[in-house]
Amino acid sequence: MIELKDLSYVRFGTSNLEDAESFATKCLGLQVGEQSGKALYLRSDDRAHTLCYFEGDPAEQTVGFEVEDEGKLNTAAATLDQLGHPVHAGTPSECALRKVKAFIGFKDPTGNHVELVVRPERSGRRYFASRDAGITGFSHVGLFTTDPMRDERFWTQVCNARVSDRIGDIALMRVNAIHHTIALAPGPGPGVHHVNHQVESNDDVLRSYYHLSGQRVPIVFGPGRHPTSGARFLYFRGPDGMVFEYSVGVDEIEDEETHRPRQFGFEPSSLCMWGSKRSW
Ligand SMILES: CC(C)c1ccc(C(=O)O)c(O)c1O
Ligand SMILES: [Fe+2]
Repeated sequence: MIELKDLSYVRFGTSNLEDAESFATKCLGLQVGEQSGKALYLRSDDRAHTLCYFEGDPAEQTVGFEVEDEGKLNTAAATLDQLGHPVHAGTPSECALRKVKAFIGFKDPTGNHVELVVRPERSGRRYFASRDAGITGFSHVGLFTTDPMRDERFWTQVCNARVSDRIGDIALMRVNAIHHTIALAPGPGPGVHHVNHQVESNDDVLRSYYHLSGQRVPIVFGPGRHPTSGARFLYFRGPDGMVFEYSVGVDEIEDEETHRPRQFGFEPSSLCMWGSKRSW
């Protein structure tokens, strides 16, 4: 079983690096960690980066997860290869671009680009937000799935994810005590469904609602509260149509041994217990 330790980064191609930087700093509140000619590394916590925008096709979307060490990485590569998932071993220059010691890349059953990484760099410089969004860290991603049951099996049987709750066929899966690190959402093809950053308080969620509205950033869901994780949230659309989420107050799963996933109906009240309706 491939043991995912933590979510490490997302990498997005973008048609306009300047617009991406403006959104990431003036709207989202990330810190520019490094900017090379064609890539922008953005920070949200003590890691060297958690979001990389690079000049390229916006359809190029990759999610990186940290694994323990190179031995576990090699075992994961063999497992994936045996299961028929072609594996790419990152070259030294590709590792440098990701600020990791080593990585492998593969596609999940839907075709999502996934990377398993070893020793992602931390920074000795404190994360210093470009705007006071209250970000405390990069917390989870939503991935599209074309076959929820098949992909749940992949993430929970090949990897170590566990389902915490479901909303219809949306699976909210954890790799540690936090309610979820991966959300699987049905869709027509591969891609990142949304990118979540945790913020410090309810006030941060509502302050951002007004700040982003003033910046004419499209708000697509919320302010609201998820009955599943209990988190208060706000979703908004960034460059190339990518949806971002702030949330605060995500529950932890207290008893790993006895927890059983709850099934919520696929209806608005299962996504927001306050009455907000999704517009994406
Ligand atoms: C709308 C999506 C898939 C969703 C649903 C529930 C939660 C939660 O319980 O926190 C999310 O974070 C989501 O992104
Ligand atoms: Fe989310």
